[in-house]
Amino acid sequence: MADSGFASLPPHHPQCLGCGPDNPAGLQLSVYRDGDEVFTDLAFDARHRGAPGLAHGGAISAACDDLFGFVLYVVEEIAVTRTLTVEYRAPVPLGQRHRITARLHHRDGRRLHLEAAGVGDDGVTRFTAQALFIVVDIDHFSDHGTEHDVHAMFTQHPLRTREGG
Ligand SMILES: CCCCCCCC(=O)SCCNC(=O)CCNC(=O)[C@H](O)C(C)(C)COP(=O)(O)OP(=O)(O)OC[C@H]1O[C@@H](n2cnc3c(N)ncnc32)[C@H](O)[C@@H]1OP(=O)(O)O
Repeated sequence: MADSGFASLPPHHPQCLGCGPDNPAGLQLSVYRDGDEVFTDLAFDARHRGAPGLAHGGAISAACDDLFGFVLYVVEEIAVTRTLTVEYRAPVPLGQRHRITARLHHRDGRRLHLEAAGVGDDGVTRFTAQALFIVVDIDHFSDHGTEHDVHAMFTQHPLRTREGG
C-alpha cells in the first residue's frame, strides 16, 4: 500500500497488462505521483514465477515498461516504448514488496530518456531499467483499437497530443 498524500494516477485503460484493474492476468499496478517521479509498490506473485520462488524477468520488465508509461503524465505527452533495457542486479523473491520508481532522465526532441529502479523493503536495489520512448500522436493507436476505446483512453487522461496542445 502506497503512502497517503501522493496523487493516484489512473490506469492506462481497464484491461492494460500493467495497470488495468480488470485484467486478471495483469500486474494490476497502482501508481502514484511524487513530484516529477512516479512509483508503484509491487510484490510479484505465483502468476509471475520464473525460477522457483523468484519473479520472471519478463514480468519485471513488463512492470518497468508500464511504469514508464506513467511518466507520460508528468511529461504530458503521449509516447511509446522504442527500447527498454533492464539490468537484473539480484533475484527478486516472490511475495517480497518492491517499490519501483521511474522518472524522465532527459528529453531530446521526440526522444524521452527514462530511468527506473526497483528497491525492496529491505533496501536492496534488485533491478534498474532505462527506456527510450518516442512521442507520438493519437493516430498511432487509431489503426488498431476502436475509435471509442482510443478516445476513452485519452479523454480520461491529462495527456496532451502533439496536435492537440
Ligand atoms: C499511452 C501509453 C501507454 C504506455 C504503455 C506502456 C508502454 C508500451 O508498452 S508502448 C508498446 C510497445 N511499443 C510499441 O509498440 C512501439 C512500436 N514502435 C513504433 O511504433 C515506432 O517505432 C515508433 C512510433 C516508436 C517510432 O517510429 P517513428 O515515429 O517512425 O519514429 P522514427 O523516425 O523511427 O524515430 C523517431 C526519432 O527517434 C530516434 N530513434 C529511434 N530509435 C532510436 C534509438 N534506438 N536510439 C536513439 N534514437 C532513436 C530517431 O532517430 C528519430 O529521431 P529524429 O526525430 O531526431 O529524426
